[in-house]
Amino acid sequence: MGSVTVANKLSQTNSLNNYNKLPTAGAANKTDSVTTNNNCNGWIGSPMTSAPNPKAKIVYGTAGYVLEDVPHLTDYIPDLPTYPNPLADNPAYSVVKQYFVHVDDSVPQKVVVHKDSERGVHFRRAGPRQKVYFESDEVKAAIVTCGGLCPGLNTVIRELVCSLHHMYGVKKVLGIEGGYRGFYARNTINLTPKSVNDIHKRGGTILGTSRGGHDTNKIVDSIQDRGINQVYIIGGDGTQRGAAAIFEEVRRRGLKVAVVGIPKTIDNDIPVIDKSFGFDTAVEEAQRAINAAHVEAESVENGIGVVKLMGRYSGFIAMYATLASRDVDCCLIPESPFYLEGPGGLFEYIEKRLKENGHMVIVIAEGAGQELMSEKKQSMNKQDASGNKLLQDVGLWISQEIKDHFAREKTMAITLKYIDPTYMIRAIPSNASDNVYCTLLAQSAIHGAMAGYTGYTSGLVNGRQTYIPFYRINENQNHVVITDRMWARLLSSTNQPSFLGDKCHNEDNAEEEEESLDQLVDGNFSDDTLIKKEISSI
Ligand SMILES: Nc1ncnc2c1ncn2[C@@H]1O[C@H](COP(=O)(O)OP(=O)(O)O)[C@@H](O)[C@H]1O
Ligand SMILES: O=P(O)(O)OC[C@H]1O[C@](O)(COP(=O)(O)O)[C@@H](O)[C@@H]1O
Ligand SMILES: [Mg+2]
Repeated sequence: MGSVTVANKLSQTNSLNNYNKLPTAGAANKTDSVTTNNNCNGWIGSPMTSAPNPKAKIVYGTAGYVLEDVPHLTDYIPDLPTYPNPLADNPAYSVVKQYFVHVDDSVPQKVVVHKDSERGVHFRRAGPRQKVYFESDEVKAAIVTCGGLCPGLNTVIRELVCSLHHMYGVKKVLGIEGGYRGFYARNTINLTPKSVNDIHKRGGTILGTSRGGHDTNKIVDSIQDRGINQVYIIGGDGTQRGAAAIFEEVRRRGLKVAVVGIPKTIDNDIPVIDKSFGFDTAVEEAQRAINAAHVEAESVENGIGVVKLMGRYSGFIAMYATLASRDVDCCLIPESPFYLEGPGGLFEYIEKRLKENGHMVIVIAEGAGQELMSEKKQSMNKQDASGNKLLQDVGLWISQEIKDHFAREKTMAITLKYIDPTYMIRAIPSNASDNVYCTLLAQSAIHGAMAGYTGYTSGLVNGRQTYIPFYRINENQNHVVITDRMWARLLSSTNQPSFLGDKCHNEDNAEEEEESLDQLVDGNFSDDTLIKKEISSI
């Protein structure tokens, strides 16, 4: 996804600066090649050293090669026995040439390079290993889904259950109901290939989900009491932070428990990975709402169709749905501030578009324009149980503002129809390509846990399945970068104003605004800018 590149580059730069220990190309490498044993020794940044990021497990290679590795059970439990991977005897897989992933295989974060570029950051390639650290009948796996719904959750659950069973002979798979709090507040359910057989055809999650309720100690107590030794945690940014806390506690207690995250977010706001599952489905389903808005708008004189799409802090669904549709005249996202009145403002553009074309369609992401609403209404400043800021309904607000403007100005009579398809989009089953993606994600997650890796999120980087350490997933959010080519493509396809004119500027807050505009333009967001999330209530 082209638009992710700049953000990734910046987040990479930031995180490398944090480690503060990177050698320059060819200079003072810690190791000449990636470590070749399964224990993945080579902790640089463990508490024994003075590295600034105690969570980083980094291996250096030649020519500026850096592997941001994931933890392994043997990092804190020495002398664990290994077993041959049962896949070696599986008739489907044993014939595949080079089925097992080489222990040194890794995937670069940056694929566009120059002649003299350093090789840069890599992540461990996902996939089955020759040796595993669990015997089949020893494994007791648990699966939990947390946060908001997303197309594909059931497909991931189904694939986890079926692949554990069919690939690794694991018979004990538990479902944790109702999100994190289900670990300590609910009974578990047994999941078998038979019981999950057709769940991928349904939206939602058969396990249920919730916000809030993350109590690390109670969760790890429950893992210990139930004898669970592989935990598959499916959820978004909040969930992955919760998974990291569980992993740290598991490691502190010295438990042989693999903690694995599978990234879920319809907003596509998880960094590092190419895109999240369910995103394609959401963009596709959004087309139906945009089509309806277009039909309504073009059927009347001066018709305006307004469609609100999800995207709390990141406007990816709105941007891709707009690019896919070609019927959209204006796309408003949280990353690109806009204003209503005056030259270069939204009202002026609407008038121009209606005069030219007789109708128009506006797509607005739910997180866009929140600062404009707060100016006019009393800001609610409320949070959900997970600490996410509750947003005001920007779709209703902007529809009313447009109606009021034309009633006031009497320049033309308009007819406006507002469509909010957000929960309809979130609740559908995943499409074919997302189903395949979910399958690969789940299988990769399992291969890593069986091979003894832990404390990682399974994710696609540059089209390859990888294991990404939790801290990399949790350190920032993925945003549309408005100086990226993708946003430029959108602007040129809609012809909408960039809204970067004078009206964005307010003398009273000049310095602050300049800084925040720089951040928007560079994609260099800090926790204090767009991510106004307080974790106080979990
Ligand atoms: N910083 C955190 N530490 C531990 N748990 C967290 C943290 N942030 C969120 N969670 C938990 O993760 C779960 C899902 O978070 P939420 O933000 O609602 O959804 P999502 O994971 O989709 O972003 C909730 O149960 C919440 O309590
Ligand atoms: O009504 P809910 O469940 O709070 O969900 C609304 C939010 O969920 C989302 O779909 C995604 O949220 P998460 O993936 O972070 O759970 C947002 O786009 C939206 O703001
Ligand atoms: Mg979230």
